[in-house]
Amino acid sequence: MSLTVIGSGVGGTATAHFLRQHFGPDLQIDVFEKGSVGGRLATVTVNNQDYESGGSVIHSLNLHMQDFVKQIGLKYRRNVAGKTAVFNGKQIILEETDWYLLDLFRLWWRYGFSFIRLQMWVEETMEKFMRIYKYQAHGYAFSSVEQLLHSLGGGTFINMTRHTLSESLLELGVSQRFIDEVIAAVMRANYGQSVSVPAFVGAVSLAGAQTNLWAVEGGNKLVCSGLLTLAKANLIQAKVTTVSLHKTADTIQYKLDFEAPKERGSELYDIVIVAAPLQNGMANITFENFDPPIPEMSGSYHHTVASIVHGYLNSTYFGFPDPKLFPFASICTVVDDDLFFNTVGNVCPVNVSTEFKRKQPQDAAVWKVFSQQPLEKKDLKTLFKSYYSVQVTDWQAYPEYGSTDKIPPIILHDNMYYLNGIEWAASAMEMSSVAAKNLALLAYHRWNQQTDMIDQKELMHKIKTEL
Ligand SMILES: Cc1cc2nc3c(=O)[nH]c(=O)nc-3n(C[C@H](O)[C@H](O)[C@H](O)COP(=O)(O)OP(=O)(O)OC[C@H]3O[C@@H](n4cnc5c(N)ncnc54)[C@H](O)[C@@H]3O)c2cc1C
Ligand SMILES: CC(C)=CCC/C(C)=C/CC/C(C)=C/CSC[C@H](N)C(=O)O
Repeated sequence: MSLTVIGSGVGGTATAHFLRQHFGPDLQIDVFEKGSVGGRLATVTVNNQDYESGGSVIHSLNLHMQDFVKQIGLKYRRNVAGKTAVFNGKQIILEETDWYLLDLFRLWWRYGFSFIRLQMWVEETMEKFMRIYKYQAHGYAFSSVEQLLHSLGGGTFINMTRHTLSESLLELGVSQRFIDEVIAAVMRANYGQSVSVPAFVGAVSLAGAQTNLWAVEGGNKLVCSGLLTLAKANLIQAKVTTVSLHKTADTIQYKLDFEAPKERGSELYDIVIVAAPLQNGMANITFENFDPPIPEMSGSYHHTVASIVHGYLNSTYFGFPDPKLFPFASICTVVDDDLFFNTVGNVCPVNVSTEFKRKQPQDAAVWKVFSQQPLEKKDLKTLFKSYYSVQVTDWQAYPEYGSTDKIPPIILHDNMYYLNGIEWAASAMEMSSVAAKNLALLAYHRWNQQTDMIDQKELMHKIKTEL
């Protein structure tokens, strides 16, 4: 039999790796990539050092990512601590200090118990989310994102995809002021969006703002090339243009047409995994001969522009005329029509970890600015006194949450599957990895007609009573 994966981001390469584990060593796994291996995991080079321009941080409880790093033989790079402040376009409204207890006291003074309530909610969500690792280790798969979420957190998790973050937090007793000043800043930092995103992605974003984060030494994209090697996959550098159903009297196969810069080709496969977003013609794949047709994916992706700037930050803009007194490594912002950026943060090169020393604020350093539009010259002049270089990556970054209320299907056809629907619950490296394991299990069980391993209810109980 023959298997193929379209897309070599972390989702596609993790799928190839898990397909190899489940289907065994003998068959060929082709992986198509139209751009660079890694997809939304990428680096840019400044002064001979590489910096993450896409997916950058990984949570300490993201167990698939941890496992990949170990199996490939890569090293962890811990997030280097630095103080953060929230800026409202006119002044700093909240700032971290060197004293944790003082920070806690200030939070309590300004927002009451909102901070503690929020922490408990995020911890509870993470704890339930982590059930997936047990289910997947026991081989269980889910045929839809909704079934997967329901198995982890029941109706609560499903509701968290249907209600906004602000509604859910207000219900918990978190204050409006805390939502406007802190949660809004985190959402702008991590998904470039507002507190109107669904509560589930809100919780993931808040987990991504905790302190226990790490990255991969050398760059997160090394996970993708490493997974391709582990999977002994055959990488084909070409753009898949068409997938058409190819039926004979006793077989169903899928014909992929593809284009490389200098050649075109086509190939037949028994199982196809689409591991690239299908919205807005992003993957630009035409599906032919399917009856009923493969549904159009509704919704759109959010533009996030990452500008890596090497220069001198204009600390005066943030109310610090003397740069030596500017104490922050990153500045988040709250919603303001005049604000042209979401965050600006001093970044660490991908190959430097513990010994990384942040530059003095008056020295030239490398900064990452996230904005929704490319920065204009006047924006750069506002944020920086002067700069040596600017490197811009305009990402179709993650779903525009709220642009549709439908979570895309996983099963597109008998043996054709879609990975990126999970991003509509939340987009993150670990979410694509969880989806990858689920797809490999689902494809395997459906191929072997093991229906008792798919969409089982009461899984916690089942696992506890399994021999
Ligand atoms: C700026 C930014 C910051 C982020 N920060 C974080 C973070 O800190 N932590 C975190 O966990 N997540 C973060 N994310 C999200 C994370 O990067 C993504 O969720 C994840 O990388 C998605 O991986 P994927 O494999 O599902 O998709 P992709 O990485 O998009 O991979 C899809 C691949 O398919 C290829 N492709 C598309 N169409 C075709 C075709 N027709 N033929 C062949 N190949 C095709 C593409 O070229 C691409 O390489 C961030 C994303 C962005 C953009
Ligand atoms: C999937 C689970 C349970 C946790 C993942 C938590 C996590 C690491 C979320 C990050 C989400 C995200 C899209 C962040 C984007 S921007 C990140 C950062 N601000 C940057 O500078 O790149």
